[in-house]
Amino acid sequence: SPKEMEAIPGTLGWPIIGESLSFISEFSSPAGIYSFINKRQQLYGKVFKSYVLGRYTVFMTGREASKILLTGKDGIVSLNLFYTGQQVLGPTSLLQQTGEAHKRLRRLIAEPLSVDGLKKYFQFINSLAIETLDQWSGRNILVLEETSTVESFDHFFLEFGLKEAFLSLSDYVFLQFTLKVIGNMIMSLEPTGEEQEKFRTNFKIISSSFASLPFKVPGTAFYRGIQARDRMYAMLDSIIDQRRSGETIKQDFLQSLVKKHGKDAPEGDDDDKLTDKQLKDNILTLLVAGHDTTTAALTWLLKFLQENPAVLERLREEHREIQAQKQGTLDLTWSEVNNMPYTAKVISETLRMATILPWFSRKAAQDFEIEGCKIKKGWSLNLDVVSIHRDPKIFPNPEKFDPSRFDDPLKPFSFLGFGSGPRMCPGINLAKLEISVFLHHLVCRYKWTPLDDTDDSVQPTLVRMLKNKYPVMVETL
Ligand code: HEM
Repeated sequence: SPKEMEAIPGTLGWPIIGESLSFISEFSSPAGIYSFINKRQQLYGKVFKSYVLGRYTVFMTGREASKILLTGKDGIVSLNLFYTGQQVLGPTSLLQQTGEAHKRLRRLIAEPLSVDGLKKYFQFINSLAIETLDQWSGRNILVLEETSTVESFDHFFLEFGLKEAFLSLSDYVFLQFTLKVIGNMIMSLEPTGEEQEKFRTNFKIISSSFASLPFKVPGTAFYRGIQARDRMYAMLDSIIDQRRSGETIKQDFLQSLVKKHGKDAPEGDDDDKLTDKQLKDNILTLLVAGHDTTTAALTWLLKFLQENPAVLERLREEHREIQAQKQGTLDLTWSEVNNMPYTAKVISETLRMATILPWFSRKAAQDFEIEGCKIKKGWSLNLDVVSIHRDPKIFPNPEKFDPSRFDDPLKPFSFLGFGSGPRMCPGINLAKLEISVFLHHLVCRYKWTPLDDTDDSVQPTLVRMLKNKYPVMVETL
């Protein structure tokens, strides 16, 4: 209740809507949520209250707050998903579990996402990056939303009499690449064909319903999301049945889950086995958590590199040196991809500057105190990560894109690109691998020019992404 929050500095805004209007409008500005938060931090300090999007929320920032919220010491907080996210992902999703149940699910997904687990998929990722980029050789690339296939693009442009095919880099190239990787890792989905198309279409609908308005009536994004989720589950059911019956046997994540957690699986006690519903909820969770984030990271990376030619040149040098050691082959080796020190710093600096997940949402599971403010059980808490990533004491001249900031180790809780503590991103190795491989083939063989660098606004979604999706023209070097 607002009364309980009286002692917390800040304002709850207007009745019913609170501060939602300024939150939404500032969210879309180039600085994004930072602009909303920064103004209030100037007025009220590091911890302040607000009422946005139907929630009484305490915003907080700084390394001390991060430590308390992210280490979740003594189980003082749990994750706080939006209602629509909870419904779409299902009650047994990793994102909705706490304590032992959460730890158990983390253990389960750790193996395929570990460095060793990823070795199996490395060659697939490498070939897919080359193949995906090959398609664009000599063509211009422009962002166009909601177009799902090359054929429809070509058709569109033929109809309008344009000679060249324009294709979307972030929506099309990155979306294809990251979805094909995860689809193959989880269930050996072929990179082309009808199943891949269905998978991609359903995924896009689910993804855009994740933080939509909570009205489950025909025509709304939420309703369409639930329907697409059910279609995706039907697809998974059929694959699980084929694996159980022995009709198909593969070496993927789903196969190992079915083997360990099937009804007839020998090992473990029954309570420890996952039901099919738990399997499906968590496969969907991995897809949702891993896809838009990696796509956004690749898009921001292109923008920052273009705006910082010296960094791009140094990055190219690192990758050309790798190429120079090889005899004409484009294929990377596992040891080469694990030895790209400058690339690793460029990725970290991109995640710092872009802050793809600008705030981490938690719910107080008990009463506790933070920066002298008394927090009550059940309150919604948001950790503002953008201010942490722009703290001039840790990152001097924070608006400058400078990968050398990562030359030396940073203080704990000052860089949260992949989070920290028990909920730290389990997909970190996969994300870095995908980005490094894609980047290698991109910078060695292509250059790109932005087509609209006047608009830096970000879209008001959970994952921070440029509103115009960064249209570029791509040419071979
Ligand atoms: C550049 C790409 C990525 C970024 C920037 C990113 C960032 C993050 C961050 C910051 C968190 C912690 C959020 C919090 O504490 O509230 C997180 C959690 C998570 N990420 Fe990622 N992620 C990326 C890629 C991936 C990939 C590829 C996967 C899986 C295939 C993945 C799966 C997850 C999952 C399942 C969680 C929730 C963990 C839990 O609650 O225990 N992420 N990610």
